[in-house]
Amino acid sequence: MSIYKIAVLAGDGIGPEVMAEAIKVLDACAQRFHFQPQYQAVKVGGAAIDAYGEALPAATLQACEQSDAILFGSVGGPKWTHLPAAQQPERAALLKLRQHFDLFCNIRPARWYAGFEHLSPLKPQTTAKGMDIVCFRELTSGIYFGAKERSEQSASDTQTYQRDEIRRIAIKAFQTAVHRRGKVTSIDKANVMASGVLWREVVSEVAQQFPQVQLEHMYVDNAAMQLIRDPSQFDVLLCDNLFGDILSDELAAIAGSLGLLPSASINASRFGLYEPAGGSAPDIAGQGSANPIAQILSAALMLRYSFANEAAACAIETGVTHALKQQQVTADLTSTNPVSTARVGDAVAQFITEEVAAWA
Ligand SMILES: NC(=O)C1=CN([C@@H]2O[C@H](COP(=O)(O)OP(=O)(O)OC[C@H]3O[C@@H](n4cnc5c(N)ncnc54)[C@H](O)[C@@H]3O)[C@@H](O)[C@H]2O)C=CC1
Ligand SMILES: CC(C)CC(=O)C(=O)O
Ligand SMILES: [Mg+2]
Repeated sequence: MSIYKIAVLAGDGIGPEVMAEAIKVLDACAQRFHFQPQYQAVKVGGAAIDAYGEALPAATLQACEQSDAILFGSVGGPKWTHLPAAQQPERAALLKLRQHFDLFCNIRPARWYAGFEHLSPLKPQTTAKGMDIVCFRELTSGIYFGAKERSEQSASDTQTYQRDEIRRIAIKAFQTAVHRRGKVTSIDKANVMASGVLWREVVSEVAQQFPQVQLEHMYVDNAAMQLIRDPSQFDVLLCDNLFGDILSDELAAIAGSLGLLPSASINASRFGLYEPAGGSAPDIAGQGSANPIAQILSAALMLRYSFANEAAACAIETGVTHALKQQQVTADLTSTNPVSTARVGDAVAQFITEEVAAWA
């Protein structure tokens, strides 16, 4: 039986609550698809600061290094914002992990689920056209990792991109577009940014290796507007680190809730960190009301990308669709009879245990 070594970093806020449901669902999958998950649960972010005085203790990093994949909650919250910027959970733990494991390729799929289109702020005639977008975001360079300076009167962040950094994320986006609707929309601000000009140049070079894929360049301000006007025009979005961060939250809002959007951050060896696209949601932490679907779908992406177990990944995705159809949903998705975080996990796990056999 295959052993899947998984470092479990639940993090802060709603992290531990939604992580418990992802593990429940993974355990159901393990039974059904005959693999053996070996979890190593360690602290990260604010929880690690509270316990050990630092956001990414050596033992946490070591647990990640000894694993095949990292399942990550979210980190950060008001309790730790007084710390110097470099010690805060987001930078000291999450950005450090992304850099340490060279997780340059961030993948965020966004779609509408049948029966939940009304949660989108877009008009029914727009949602009727459908949305199925995958956002590819460069994750280990750009302005989040460039030189930063701060004096009393000024502050600066630097955006630097190397050709190779743009090329490798562009290749991933094009390779995916080949198996989808064959369109890549590359986002930049080449009308004012030097890094945007280079981005456009390198993406155009990569496009020549994929003649079956249509490449469109779009300025980020226009893209932000076009996504709201008509998301059905997009197939694969290709973004730098900053623009991908912003547009993927916009995608979450268009989809109906940040609680629905998973993400995969992978490196060239298919090692990956899998986490919800959203944050630690301190405003609803501890209430048992957070939507665990983003975390559960992140576990599905882990099975697909790091363990090449497509059947198990599909089972989770189908289980999520089933839970939604059965109205087993949290308060972000319904105002009438919302269920708890745990009930959503139960519904997905139960589907995998009891019903997958019928179609697997
Ligand atoms: N990957 C990570 O670890 C990330 C961490 N953060 C951190 O999280 C903290 C809070 O950040 P915010 O800007 O408030 O963003 P957030 O994404 O945590 O929350 C934004 C809004 O979405 C809601 N929301 C998010 N996830 C939800 C879920 N699963 N179910 C139901 N509602 C959900 C929240 O309740 C809130 O109203 C900050 O410290 C931020 O830096 C933010 C983004 C990513
Ligand atoms: C802390 C941030 C850099 C993380 C974030 O907002 C994201 O990855 O979407
Ligand atoms: Mg973000």
